Amino acid sequence: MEKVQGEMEIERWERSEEISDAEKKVIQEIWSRVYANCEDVGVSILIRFSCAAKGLWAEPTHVVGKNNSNEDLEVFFVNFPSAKQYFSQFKHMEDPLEMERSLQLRKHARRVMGAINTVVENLNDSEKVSSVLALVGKAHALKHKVEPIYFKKLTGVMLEVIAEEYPNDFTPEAHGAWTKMKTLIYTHVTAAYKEVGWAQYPTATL
Ligand code: HEM
Repeated sequence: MEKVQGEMEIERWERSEEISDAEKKVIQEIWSRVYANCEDVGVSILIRFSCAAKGLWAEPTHVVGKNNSNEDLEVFFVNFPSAKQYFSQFKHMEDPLEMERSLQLRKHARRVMGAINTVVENLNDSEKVSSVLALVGKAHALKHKVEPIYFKKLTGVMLEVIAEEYPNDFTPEAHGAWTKMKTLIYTHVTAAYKEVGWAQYPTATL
């Protein structure tokens, strides 16, 4: 049977970026700590999501569970204001504190973390990984109509936040493993976008 473009994309990824068993272990060990703080880290990631671009996040002070500052939220949406356009309940909010309380943001944080948790738990089951990320990709393309480039940004921010929150665990080896994890998520998600015929891909840049 002829392969669709998405499948070829994933095959290419599998050849070049295979995550070794040792790297899977490193990812799973760090993730178990991250996931124990699921909601706080998830909210931090989503808040930071759009922080870096304008340099407003030059000196991060955020500590999980301690300093959910409104500065975080302000920076998040100031840098990529269009990210908030996708969220019906807070797209018109300007007050960072109000946004921080947004149940929709917290709900999405939990969902993002839950989906990544399933991927991490199933790193040895490539079919499960593909199916979870294909569902995420298709829903965000068809239902939420999110530009796929935001996934690159969000997964990059995920790495930054994890590196800052768990500096002792985030060795160069861990960094390498998590970079592959980031690529894995993005490759599968964008393959799903292509599969459903997302027209804009990959012209947008952030
Ligand atoms: C690794 C990255 C991400 C994961 C794992 C993820 C996961 C999810 C999941 C599991 C849901 C709920 C099920 C569904 O409706 O599809 C969801 C909903 C949603 N996601 Fe994401 N997402 C990610 C990134 C993004 C990004 C980058 C955006 C926008 C910039 C976004 C916007 C949305 C919106 C608007 C909803 C619906 C929210 C609602 O109904 O309240 N997601 N996401």
